[in-house]
Amino acid sequence: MTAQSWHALRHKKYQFSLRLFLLLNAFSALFSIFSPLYYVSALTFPVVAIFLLSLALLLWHWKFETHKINIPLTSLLFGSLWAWHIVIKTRQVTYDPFTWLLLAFVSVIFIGALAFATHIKAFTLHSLPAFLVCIGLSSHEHWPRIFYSFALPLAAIAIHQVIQKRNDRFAQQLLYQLLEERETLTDLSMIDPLTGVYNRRGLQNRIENLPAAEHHEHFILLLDIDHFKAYNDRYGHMMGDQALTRVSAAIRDTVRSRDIVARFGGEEFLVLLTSLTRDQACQTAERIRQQIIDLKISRSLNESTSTTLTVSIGMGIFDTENTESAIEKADKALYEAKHRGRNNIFLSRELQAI
Ligand SMILES: Nc1nc2c(ncn2[C@@H]2O[C@H](COP(=O)(O)OP(=O)(O)OP(=O)(O)O)[C@@H](O)[C@H]2O)c(=O)[nH]1
Repeated sequence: MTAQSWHALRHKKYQFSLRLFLLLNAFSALFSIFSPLYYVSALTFPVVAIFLLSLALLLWHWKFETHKINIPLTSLLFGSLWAWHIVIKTRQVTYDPFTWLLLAFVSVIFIGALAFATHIKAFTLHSLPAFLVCIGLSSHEHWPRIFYSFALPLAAIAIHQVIQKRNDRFAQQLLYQLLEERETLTDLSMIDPLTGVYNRRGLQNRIENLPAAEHHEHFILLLDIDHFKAYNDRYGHMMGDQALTRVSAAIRDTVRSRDIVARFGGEEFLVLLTSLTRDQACQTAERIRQQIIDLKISRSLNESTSTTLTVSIGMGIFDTENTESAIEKADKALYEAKHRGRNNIFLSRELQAI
């Protein structure tokens, strides 16, 4: 989930309130026509308008889901129509008109409170016209009851909205935290924990996002530490790990930040030198080889082996379209470099041909 989808979700929630509001209005209008309050049947223009308008808006909203309907404006419109209906019908009510007024007002409030329990603006705009009409049509001694009927749900909705906003903020913070943690975990899952360079997964990810070389080419280096088994056997696995860390750091320090360094296997590294000339790539490979000798990681095994840790390097052209084949060619070159005595760089056939 992203921050955008969070906003989309919130928008969806408000649009759901609107649908509920329209549905309640349609039912209420229907109820008013066929089973009216106080048994005074009044087929007024506003009540018919409420029924037809709510149905029309429901259909429109269902068909054009992405189109927004202004909720405060719609609630004001329906609230005004209900107020108009109350004015017309009050003239026909002869017995205890105040009770009728109060019941009608509470019915209007009921619709608003159900649909807009967390949208105080919409609730107020929907209830206000009926409230004013009830005040205007009733005598002074009834005003406190009308005020009370309005103030109580208004206060409840205001408190509910504050609580809801706090919950929303909390949920949003939680979401952002989770997104951040997911990003960190994704990054970590692409890094080799011992050496801090990319693992195969990270390499794959970087290759997928690697732009094609524009003026120059990308080159691939496969590096393998020479006689590492013997080193491990002689100095132990812990020292072997340390050597791997130092070698990877030396490689990382020698190449540019836009180049990609990955641990490709146990003591094997893959370096992608991006967008440079063949000569520049060869010079970089040589610098890496020399840099590792300069680490002076002692490896005094016997007379016939060198005294410091070295690497053999196979080098080839990198093809973004055919990664597998490019790696295969560099691997063959690496095999040749090993075969020719180690601590050297061997170019793939196609690279030699350039
Ligand atoms: N310490 C340590 N050793 C590792 C790790 N991964 C692989 N190795 C060791 O690397 C050694 C690789 O040995 P080989 O594949 O026989 O190659 P080599 O001895 O380097 O010989 P050449 O590649 O032919 O020069 C093995 O002994 C592995 O145990 C690691 O994470 N830590």
